[in-house]
Amino acid sequence: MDFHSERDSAEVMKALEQGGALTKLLRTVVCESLPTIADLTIAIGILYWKFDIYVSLAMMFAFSIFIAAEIITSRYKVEPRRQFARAERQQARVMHQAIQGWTTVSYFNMFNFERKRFGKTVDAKLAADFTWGVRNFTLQGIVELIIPFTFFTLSAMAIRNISLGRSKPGDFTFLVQYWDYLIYPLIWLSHEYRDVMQYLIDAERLLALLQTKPAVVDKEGAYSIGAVDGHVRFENVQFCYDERKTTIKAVSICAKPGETIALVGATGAGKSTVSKLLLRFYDITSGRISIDDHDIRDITLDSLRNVIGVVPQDPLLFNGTILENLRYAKPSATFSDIISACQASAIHDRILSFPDGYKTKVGEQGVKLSGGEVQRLAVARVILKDPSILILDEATSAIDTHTESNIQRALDAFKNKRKRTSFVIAHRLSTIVGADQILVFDEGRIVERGTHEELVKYGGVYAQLWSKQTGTPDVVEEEEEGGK
Ligand SMILES: Nc1ncnc2c1ncn2[C@@H]1O[C@H](COP(=O)(O)OP(=O)(O)OP(=O)(O)O)[C@@H](O)[C@H]1O
Repeated sequence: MDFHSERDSAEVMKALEQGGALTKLLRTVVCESLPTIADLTIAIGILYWKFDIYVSLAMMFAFSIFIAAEIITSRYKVEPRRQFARAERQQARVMHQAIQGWTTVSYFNMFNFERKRFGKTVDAKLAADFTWGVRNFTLQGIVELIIPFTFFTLSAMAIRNISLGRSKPGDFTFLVQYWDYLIYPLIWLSHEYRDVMQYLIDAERLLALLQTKPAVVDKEGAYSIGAVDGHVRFENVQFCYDERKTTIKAVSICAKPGETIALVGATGAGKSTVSKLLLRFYDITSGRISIDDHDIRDITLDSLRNVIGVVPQDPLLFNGTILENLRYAKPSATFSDIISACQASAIHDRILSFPDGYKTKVGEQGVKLSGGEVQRLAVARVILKDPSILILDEATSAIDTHTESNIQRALDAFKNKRKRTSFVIAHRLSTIVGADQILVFDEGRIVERGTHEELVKYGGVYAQLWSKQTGTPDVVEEEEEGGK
């Protein structure tokens, strides 16, 4: 999560695409350079056979100068090429942002702004390409001047050999006639060197990405947790996204199997962060989180995420059919399992009302469905997954109260079926009155905890929230230990 929240997905995609240059690099080195070096060795051998060691040494000398000149001049080409690759990624980022956020672009009528922004990236890319082209071909021209010089030098040496009677005039004709073939491997090799440089620069970003170490990994000796009862404990947990600000402060939670723990509080108080910590999207700074007394850092990420089911705040559907999206939760699910899950989440009848039923395409990120329909599909998905621990993060916030109470009943039945431990994050307090524990968060701390009745009696933050939401007069401020 650390990785993805820091990076732009379009840039990562472009870097992966540019990384295709690695295949070309491998092909150039293995399939082309090695035969070219063999060709060059043969050319030097032929010169030695036709003339003498000096002519072949002159060719080798020219070869060394040529490659050295290529290496020296290549450093002047690196920066424009790097700028070009960077401009390409920037262009992909701007394009992706405008396409993905096209509704925002429309709402704010920013077509011209986006057009200009995109135009700027095209200009930057063309400018970088032009600089690269000019520098590349100028330097290439300078380097290739070595070729005629080599030809004249070798010709002079060959003529001298003939005048001394060491070679025949026919050998000179041979040199002239076959010159292109003799010099060809050299030119080819320098082109290959240039290509290799270019491919390496293009793939630079991918190589850097490949070297990025994930912040959260299985530790050595991590074991699979298997089936769990659902005891979840947070012990004095501390966490910060940024070292300068602590997001979760000394949080302790104890959830027994089958219990429902509700997390409430102002927006930004740290409720969703608690669920991300349980899923180990991030590692905590201090304290301990355990499931059935297994520290979650000791078990494999795979087995941890297997036992937890989440309905996130903004569920994401893939661009496919409703059926495909539901099956994603459990590829082995039968059609009747899927229907039962959809009935429980009060979406089955709605799906049947669509002309294509379960084969309806949901569009990118579920754009063809309403917010409430997406949420109900997300609930159906988690029912299909059948996890031991459930996290519902504002799972029914976009659903009307009538449908919500239907889903709530289905979710209660689902929770009780297997004594599932549930964490429910909610702003609408009416959905969590029956919770076994309600934890009230404020700026990363739990400031109140208890059942609904206890907290209302206590008359603190929760009681105020409750009275605001239900329109009942403020409860009498009564300090009750039971509420704390
Ligand atoms: N990836 C992140 N990087 C940095 N800060 C983050 C990140 N995610 C959340 N935060 C910050 O952490 C704090 C807690 O966020 P969190 O999402 O847990 O709040 P929340 O209580 O769930 O809010 P809401 O009710 O609005 O969903 C916020 O101040 C938020 O800006």
